Amino acid sequence: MVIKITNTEEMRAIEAAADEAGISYQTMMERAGQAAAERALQLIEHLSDPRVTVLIGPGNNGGDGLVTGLLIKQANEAADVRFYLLTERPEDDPYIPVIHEVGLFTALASDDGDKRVLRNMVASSDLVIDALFGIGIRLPLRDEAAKVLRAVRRGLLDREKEHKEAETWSINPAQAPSEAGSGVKILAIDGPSGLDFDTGQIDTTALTADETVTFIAAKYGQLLFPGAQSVGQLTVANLGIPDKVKELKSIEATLLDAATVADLLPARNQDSNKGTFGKAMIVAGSVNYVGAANLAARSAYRSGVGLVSVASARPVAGMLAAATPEATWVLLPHDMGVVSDGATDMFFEEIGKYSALLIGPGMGQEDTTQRFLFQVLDHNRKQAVPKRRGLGFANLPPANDTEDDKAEASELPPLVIDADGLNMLSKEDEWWKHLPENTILTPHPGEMARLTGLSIEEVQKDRFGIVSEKAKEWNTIILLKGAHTLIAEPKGRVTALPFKNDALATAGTGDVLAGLIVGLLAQGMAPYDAACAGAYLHAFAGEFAAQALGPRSVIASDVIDALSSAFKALTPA
Ligand SMILES: NC(=O)C1=CN([C@@H]2O[C@H](COP(=O)(O)OP(=O)(O)OC[C@H]3O[C@@H](n4cnc5c(N)ncnc54)[C@H](O)[C@@H]3O)[C@@H](O)[C@H]2O)[C@@H](O)CC1
Ligand SMILES: Nc1ncnc2c1ncn2[C@@H]1O[C@H](COP(=O)(O)OP(=O)(O)O)[C@@H](O)[C@H]1O
Ligand SMILES: [K+]
Repeated sequence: MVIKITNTEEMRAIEAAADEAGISYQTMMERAGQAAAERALQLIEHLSDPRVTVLIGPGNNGGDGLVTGLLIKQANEAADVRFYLLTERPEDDPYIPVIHEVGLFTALASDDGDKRVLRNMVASSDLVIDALFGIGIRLPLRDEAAKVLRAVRRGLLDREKEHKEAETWSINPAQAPSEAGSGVKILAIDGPSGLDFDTGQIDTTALTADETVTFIAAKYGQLLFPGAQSVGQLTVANLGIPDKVKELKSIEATLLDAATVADLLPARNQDSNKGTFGKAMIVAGSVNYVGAANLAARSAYRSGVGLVSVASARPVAGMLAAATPEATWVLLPHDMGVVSDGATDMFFEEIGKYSALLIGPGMGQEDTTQRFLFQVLDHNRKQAVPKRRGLGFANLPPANDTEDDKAEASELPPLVIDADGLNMLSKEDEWWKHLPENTILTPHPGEMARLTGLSIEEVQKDRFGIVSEKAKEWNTIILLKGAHTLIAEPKGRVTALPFKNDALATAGTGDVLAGLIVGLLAQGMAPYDAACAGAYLHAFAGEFAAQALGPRSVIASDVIDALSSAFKALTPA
């Protein structure tokens, strides 16, 4: 099952189509409640008599919450489930009578003027379920809703204070504190109430969820900051909507999952040798940035590629050879320790042996290196004229369509450009016209800002829109880094990663990513697939590293070391 990403308008259309296809709104609501209850039950399974408060809004999100609460009670008789209603539910609500019948406690906001009841309910809860608003919200929140959310926050603070006071009776100064926070978990249904599901903007009163359960598809707003910060761990329940529903099928944005990545990875044959798994060349490093080549090369090797060569200025090889004993070296002519434009001939003598190429990490941005980069791209372009005609290369000599010309394909293997490679590109007008087809660019938001001429804020505010638009305009694959990394290609596909993990926000993790992608490319993966799988495995490794070491202490080398755990988890023996 592929997870799609939609805006709220698309989601409304999908719901209507599903209803028409025979899955009624009420069925969807009941399945939504079931999915949320499953997560909720896991969050309280360690408690013998868990107390659960469900915040109920006036619309379908509130309806989901009622079903969730009822199902929790049904599955766990010991649970004390109580409901707090923002407003009276509609007359025909089918669940309120059941709640009364079962005898569960309900309170209504309009009866609770100072919100004391709510505050006490929350302060005595182990789990708070936020089912006030989902995709039906239009910000800003109205007064009563904001009041309710503020009272919930106060209740959470009361609980935290109580928790801390209980601890201060005795302190062992040589021991770490037992548990941070109050111990209350927050589960959001479809998202924290107050989130704009299209833009990721979020009301200041919104709660910060530990987990969110969303339905049918992920929504853009759950993956965009600042809102994404309050979404917590996201689960998508598809509610049994068949993939063939046209309104769902036609959505091109997807959220990548582990099973999809596992399917993409190239199979490995036991009767293989190092030639079977391709050869990656990494043009990287300069005297000032030595480590980048090392990180990229070691990471590429962890992807399962047969051979990795580093092409770099001679002094860099001297410094690194011992640290990367598995790599072979191509010693390029250099100018004071940076690859120079005199290196092009030697580069082309070598490149024919390789099945993928990465250019950029740590190369610096000297003029001579920039000339080298464009000579490589343009030399390639000249060789590939017949294939590229009609794609906007107006200044190239006209091609004649002889068989010989057609046979002359691009001289470069599949290509990734990263880091300083991107910075050097951005200094040239219409740089994208120099790229071979299907080149993968891997900018972080700062590099994307340089490439587009936009500010970083503008890039971050509309990550999906900009990455998709530029992939089309530049006719290339773009991987826009950061929390919820995005990958887009010219034909319109865009893929988001499910990971947000500050463990990766440390120098050199980008080099690790670029190395991983070129390693997968060298093994014959299609460029878009290699970019998606590489980004997933990289972030997944970041999760393993963070679990082992704590996010604060993770460094780029740890991510390389954790890659094997990520690969193993996806492709168990
Ligand atoms: N249609 C369906 O059957 C399905 C819908 N689902 C749930 O339904 C939700 C959407 O339901 P609705 O369309 O009823 O919308 P919501 O329940 O998200 O919100 C609509 C209600 O919020 C009020 N509201 C909107 N903006 C407000 C503001 N700024 N301040 C205070 N109140 C405000 C509206 O007056 C309305 O009463 C989804 O998020 C999801 O949780 C799921 O059950 C899946 C299937
Ligand atoms: N908060 C975050 N959540 C998820 N991934 C992140 C986060 N911060 C950084 N990353 C990832 O870490 C890598 C950092 O790359 P980059 O900024 O190029 O670093 P460097 O140039 O130092 O190697 C990218 O893959 C990026 O997506
Ligand atoms: K909600």
